[in-house]
Amino acid sequence: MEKQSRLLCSELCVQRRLYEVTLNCAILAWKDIQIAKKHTGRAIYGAVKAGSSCVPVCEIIAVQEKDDDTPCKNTGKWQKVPQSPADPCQHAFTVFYVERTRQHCWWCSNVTFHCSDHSLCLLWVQTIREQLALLTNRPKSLLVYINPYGGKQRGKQIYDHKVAPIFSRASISTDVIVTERANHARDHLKTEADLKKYDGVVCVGGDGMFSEIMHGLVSRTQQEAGVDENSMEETLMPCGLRIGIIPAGSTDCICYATVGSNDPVTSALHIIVGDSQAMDICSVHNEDRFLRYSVSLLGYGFYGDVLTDSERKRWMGPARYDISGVKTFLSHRYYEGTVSFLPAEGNLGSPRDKMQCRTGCSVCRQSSSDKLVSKNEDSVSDAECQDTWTVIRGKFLAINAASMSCACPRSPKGLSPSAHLADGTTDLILVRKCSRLDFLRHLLRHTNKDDQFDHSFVEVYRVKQFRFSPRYQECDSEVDLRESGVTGKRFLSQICREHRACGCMPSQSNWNCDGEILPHTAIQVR
Ligand SMILES: Nc1ncnc2c1ncn2[C@@H]1O[C@H](COP(=O)(O)OP(=O)(O)OP(=O)(O)O)[C@@H](O)[C@H]1O
Ligand SMILES: CCCCCCCCCCCCC/C=C/[C@@H](O)[C@H](CO)NC(=O)CCCCC
Ligand SMILES: [Ca+2]
Repeated sequence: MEKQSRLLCSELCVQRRLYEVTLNCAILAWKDIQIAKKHTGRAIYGAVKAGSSCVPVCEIIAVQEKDDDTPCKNTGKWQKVPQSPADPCQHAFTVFYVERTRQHCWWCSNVTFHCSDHSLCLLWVQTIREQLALLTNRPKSLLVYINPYGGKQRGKQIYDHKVAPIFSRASISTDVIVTERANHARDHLKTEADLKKYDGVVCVGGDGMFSEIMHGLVSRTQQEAGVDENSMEETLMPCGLRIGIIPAGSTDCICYATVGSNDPVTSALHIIVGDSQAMDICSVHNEDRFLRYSVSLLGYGFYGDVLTDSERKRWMGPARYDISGVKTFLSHRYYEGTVSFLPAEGNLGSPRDKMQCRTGCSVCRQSSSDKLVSKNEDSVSDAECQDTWTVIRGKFLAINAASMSCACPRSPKGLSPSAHLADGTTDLILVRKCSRLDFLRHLLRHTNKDDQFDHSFVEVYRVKQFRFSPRYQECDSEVDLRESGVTGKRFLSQICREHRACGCMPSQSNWNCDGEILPHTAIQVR
């Protein structure tokens, strides 16, 4: 506090006790004068001294001059501010700020300072506002998309009751679009939205809704930069706009794994203070065609089957995943195929190193600076040419690629607890065919502290690219089994007919790509 020069220092009242209130460009602090006097001469140890509080300026949400009739902080009742000229409570301003509550959860708290002099009150309000205006990473204008049907169908209610009031308190202007159909937000962002007007886009919904918005923004950015999304060789342009997530879905793993909770108020406060976190995006192709991007889970086998089954039970809301999870577990299907991957090289940690990625994580920082160096040296493609692919054939219960931990309320540490948010890699988890009991043990370890990779039938690799082809594509048939021109039932019956002789049963799952089913099983991912 002493190191920064003071902007203001006054004696003000908080709940009728006199406080010394000081402001510098980093911190607003208030200390109870009587308690401070009592402790004079005695050293007080600990982070917060008795009767003292402080808040970093970057965590102040807003400051407001208090009107006459406003609800009192402690009682919640409406009260008149006393009018007597001698009353030190005559003029007041309220500071709204971030308060940390339970783990990773934030709350908007407030404190009201009373002063007898109106001009002093105005000076405080004005000075704090000036300091807030210097925080340039805060958004002023946001484009909000609400999925009214995500999760328990409470997206609109959550936004209206918990988020809109704090955005308005923070003087953020918003254009709100309640979606009317699937892909409404994606298409609007891709072709129509005037993005220059906004500092960010807000997604009210679950992972599927985030995925829509991310696809809209990424595709729009590539279109404008002339990058062909179908090409696996071209480098994608990063988006200029940030996406804020207000969780209102069934899994909300993208929010949980980045913010640390699935609490709408916490998310709203992070958006207001301008926090940001870069995120890896996988692009998924089939031959020369771009299919989708993925930021959380790309899962074949177990998670693909859970999703396929649960889509028919959407009306159940989030419970559909539990019902389909148990059903899929009991069916115990395995799938044959070949997984090939390029291992991540360099100092990128390992999926089993027990590291947890956090904002400012050293592995992600190192990875992005490595990328800058290789880009400047124009050596990326040369380096990649020298890479050798690892090829694994087998029978799998699940093939999961987790580009982030995929932590969510169902699995608080996630599918790959040490996966990094922005290291340019994904953790490829192969669960080979095993007994039901072993698979159950593996699944249950996602919900407790035990290591889910510590099984003989589970392998995990940190990779920068991978490919998968289901078994039917590997036999020496002359028939072209690529999916061009042959679709759906016809395609499957064609495989069955033509592959009877080689005995390869075309038993296939679907890819679960951030909660959406992919239309192809043979995929290439980078
Ligand atoms: N107005 C709408 N009507 C129907 N579907 C919509 C609408 N708006 C968005 N969608 C689609 O709803 C799907 C599910 O939405 P969302 O991700 O918000 O919830 P969820 O699936 O319950 O949660 P999670 O993805 O976290 O499991 C998304 O794929 C999205 O494309
Ligand atoms: C029989 C006992 C089972 C116990 C299993 C507990 C394991 C839970 C792990 C949860 C991993 C979630 C990964 C995130 C995937 C999201 O991109 C996706 C879209 O929201 N959600 C699902 O596919 C929904 C996936 C839901 C799976 C149940
Ligand atoms: Ca990653």
